[in-house]
Amino acid sequence: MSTIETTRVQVAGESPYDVVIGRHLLGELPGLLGPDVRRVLVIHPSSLAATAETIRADLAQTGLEAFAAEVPDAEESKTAQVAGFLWGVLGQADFTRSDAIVSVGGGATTDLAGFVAATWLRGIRVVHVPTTLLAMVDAAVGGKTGINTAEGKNLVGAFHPPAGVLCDLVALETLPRFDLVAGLGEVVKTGFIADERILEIVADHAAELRDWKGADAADETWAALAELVERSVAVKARVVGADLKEAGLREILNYGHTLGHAIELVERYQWRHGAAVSVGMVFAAELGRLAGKLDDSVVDRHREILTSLGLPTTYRGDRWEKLLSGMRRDKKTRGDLLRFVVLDAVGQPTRLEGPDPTLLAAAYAEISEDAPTGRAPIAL
Ligand SMILES: NC(=O)c1ccc[n+]([C@@H]2O[C@H](COP(=O)([O-])OP(=O)(O)OC[C@H]3O[C@@H](n4cnc5c(N)ncnc54)[C@H](O)[C@@H]3O)[C@@H](O)[C@H]2O)c1
Ligand SMILES: O=C(O)C(=O)C[C@@H](O)[C@H](O)[C@H](O)COP(=O)(O)O
Ligand SMILES: [Zn+2]
Repeated sequence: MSTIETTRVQVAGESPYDVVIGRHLLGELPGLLGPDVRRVLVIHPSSLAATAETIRADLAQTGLEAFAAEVPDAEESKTAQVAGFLWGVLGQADFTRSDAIVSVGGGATTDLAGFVAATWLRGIRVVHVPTTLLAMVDAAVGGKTGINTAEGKNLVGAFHPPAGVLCDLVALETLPRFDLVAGLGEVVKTGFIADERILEIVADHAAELRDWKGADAADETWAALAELVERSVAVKARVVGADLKEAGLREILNYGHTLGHAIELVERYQWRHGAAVSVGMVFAAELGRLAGKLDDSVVDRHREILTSLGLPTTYRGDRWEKLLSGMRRDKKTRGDLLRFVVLDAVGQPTRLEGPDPTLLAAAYAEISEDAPTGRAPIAL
């Protein structure tokens, strides 16, 4: 594998922090935890048990009291019950405000661990070690943490920026194709809202990325992936550095999520987040087009690029009422006013507030599997 240089992206804010991107970065972890930490809890799902144990043992070697806690896989872990279990672990081990949490896993793990760090003693340090593409380019950066409730996605949470993020690309060697592709959904989102070059790189490498071979991927594919991570992190860092608490600008990162989160809820979290966001982006693009903002060609570009990756762009046509009720609980909603991030053009996100119900229904018809356009569903 050709050399991939280590790069650092700084995220501005009250306590600025670095997102380090490269290979074999775990040696940087003690430095990010800081000198005051005595105890550390490594939170991980079972799929990352071996990596988490290596990290825990390395930290113990440096003199820290290092614990590990295994949590359920994927969205199963983002519950009040699992958060309660982790609060119990921290309490039993006497974690104080100078101790820390390390998350090792995908976005579900970083969201959960970040939330537990935000709430334990009203906030302790957390360092994220994201191991999926999605968590590297999005979830681990920016301090949005949270868990789900029966009513919807991420309905309980806090803004709690990490002390650092280590994007060790080595982790992607074992990532299943399915999850690599789901992560590309957020990469493409970042391209449409803020960096057209991302879309070009994805289009140039779509076949190899879709057919992800992990450790056996070609050098050029790894290089493309590294650049996609760097570019996506740079966009996210710029946005959250300017608007941590989503007073305005940060909403652009929610492109495709209003419908996407509703799909995840309706599907009881059996869809990967990135796949649901993929359909949500096509819906938002159609909404923008029907509202007279976005050219047909950009809507077509959504379908082309997402389809080329094997991501879904359609959804079953008989779930509108349920989806609508999920969308009413979206965090961008104000009172009864539904609000969507839409595009005027690539790189020019804007808002569509309180669209007419017929416009929403028309956009849904365009992404429905029984849509008159007859586009076939693409299962991920
Ligand atoms: N906080 C934010 O800003 C933000 C941003 C985007 C997404 N999210 C959240 O992130 C979550 C989705 O994250 P995700 O797509 O990473 O899913 P995930 O965390 O569920 O991980 C996907 C799967 O990959 C496995 N896995 C993780 N790393 C692996 C590796 N290196 N090798 C093999 N298997 C591995 C996990 O065990 C899991 O089965 C959602 O809950 C979403 O809401 C949060
Ligand atoms: O960082 C953000 O802000 C985002 O919106 C990024 C999204 O990709 C992410 O899925 C986020 O968790 C969604 O946030 P929510 O506030 O809609 O729950
Ligand atoms: Zn997302």
